[in-house]
Amino acid sequence: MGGEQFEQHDDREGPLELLQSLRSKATELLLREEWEESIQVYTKFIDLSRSQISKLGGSDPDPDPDLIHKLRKSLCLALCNRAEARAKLRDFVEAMMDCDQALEIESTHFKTLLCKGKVLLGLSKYASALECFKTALLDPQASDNLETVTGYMEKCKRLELQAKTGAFDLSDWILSGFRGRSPELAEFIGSIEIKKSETSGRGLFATKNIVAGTLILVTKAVATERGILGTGGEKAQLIMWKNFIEEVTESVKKCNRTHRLVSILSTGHDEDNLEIPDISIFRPDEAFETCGNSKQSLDTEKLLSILDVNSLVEDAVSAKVMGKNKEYYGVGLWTLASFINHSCLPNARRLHVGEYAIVHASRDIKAGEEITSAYFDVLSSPLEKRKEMAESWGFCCGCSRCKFESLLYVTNQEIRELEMGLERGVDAGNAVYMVEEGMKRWKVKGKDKGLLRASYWGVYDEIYSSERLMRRWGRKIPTMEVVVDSVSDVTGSDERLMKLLVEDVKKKNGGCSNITEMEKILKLGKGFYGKVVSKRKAMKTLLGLE
Ligand SMILES: C[S@@+](CC[C@H](N)C(=O)[O-])C[C@H]1O[C@@H](n2cnc3c(N)ncnc32)[C@H](O)[C@@H]1O
Repeated sequence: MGGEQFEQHDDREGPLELLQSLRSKATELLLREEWEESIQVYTKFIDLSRSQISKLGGSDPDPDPDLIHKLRKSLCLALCNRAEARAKLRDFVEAMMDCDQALEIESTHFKTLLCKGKVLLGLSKYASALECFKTALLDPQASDNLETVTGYMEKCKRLELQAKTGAFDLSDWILSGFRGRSPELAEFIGSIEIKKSETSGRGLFATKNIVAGTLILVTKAVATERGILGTGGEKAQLIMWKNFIEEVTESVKKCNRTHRLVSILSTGHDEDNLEIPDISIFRPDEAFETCGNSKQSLDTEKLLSILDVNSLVEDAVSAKVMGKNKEYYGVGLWTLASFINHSCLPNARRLHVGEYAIVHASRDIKAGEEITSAYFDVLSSPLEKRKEMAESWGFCCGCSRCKFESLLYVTNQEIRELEMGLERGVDAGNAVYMVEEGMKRWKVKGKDKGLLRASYWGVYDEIYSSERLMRRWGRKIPTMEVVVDSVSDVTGSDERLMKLLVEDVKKKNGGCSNITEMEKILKLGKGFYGKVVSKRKAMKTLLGLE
């Protein structure tokens, strides 16, 4: 962080002394990790250095080339240090500009190249970051920092490959018991596009057939706010929400690209007339041009509506947060994932790892089909309950399951009686029996059976989990395997479905099940966790089978 001392020139003592003291102060603040303050002092230093250099180069009749050289050198270092501080505050755009200006002064400045590489990594521009580290390696100083530079280069290569192929694996992290920091991931966009959705506004669509478990996208959060709620409850949640809004506001201000991506998100109004962006604007490398630094903020009212409609709460059943305990609560905003509409028959699921949302197919998806996820619990939730939850999200769900069940309710008195019975606390066995017998009379067939079974999953679960109830009702109702199959067929995999199968296997064979049962569980596991858990041992650990 140090630099050469300026020699005292009698006639320029004032500004040079001031430069000296500004530099010492800025360095001290940087070492103390007081980023904001050090940026302020470096800015003063940089402005003063520039004016001194131009004065010496312009109006001075007898310029001292040595002094100009020293001033330029220390300006380069100050720009580099300010970039470091800005990068720490995740102000990557401004940090990048500082690095470029420093490199204009000294194109092979080792420390700046290293900093620029890290900034490019922060902007998910892995190939450009790699080039930067390669150039840094040519500098003589690199020999003292070989391990660091080659470490970064390896990271760039790994992330670039991930970004291209989506091939990455959480298995080792899972097997280590989620030890250490969450794995570094690359942003990835699979075979998808943004199109007009028949459900509402825009949606994400598959451009190829996608097999269950396949990665659809990996996207970094604009901001997240997380913590353990403890006894603070609602108040703690409110504080987190307030911090989250501030973080999003900051991120939007810091980067034009973020500003652009956040501002095209839905506010929940007039969705059918919203712009349909090309998915390429979400690719970090292609969006390079839009990455400016002009400070823009979003109208607060619009931003609040956007956050209301698009923020994802991490304790939701639909988002499995890896490596965190149950008390944990989080909220975040992921721009591309915000284009996924809700369905009560979802075909995709989300995992959250660190700052990243990982979306994968939870069922097979055909080319042209819309990719949907569940915003709220769609298992165990009959139509009325789902309506309430959709309402709290500000919409009336238009998915095919809701349409099917609405029609059934209108034409069918029996189903309403069943619901009233459930509210009165009718015995689970009776309720399941009524649903199963009812479906025969209501001519509910094939896949549609899974829809109603999913809606009343709570009572099915109660019976299949109870030996007593199974002894009484077991022969009158379909087997647990049949029901789990039909439910997972429509709602995709779910922890509660897997738990029943796992418990059953453990009960029957003391842990060693037959091959078909084990394969069925692992298939559900793949739908739930995705192929990012590629090692069987890791999947078994997650399923509680190891
Ligand atoms: C996260 S956004 C999804 C993308 C949005 N359609 C767009 O054009 O940006 C959530 C909003 O989409 C709409 N939406 C999502 N799923 C829906 C569904 N199943 N039925 C009706 N509207 C839905 C609602 O307006 C909801 O507030």
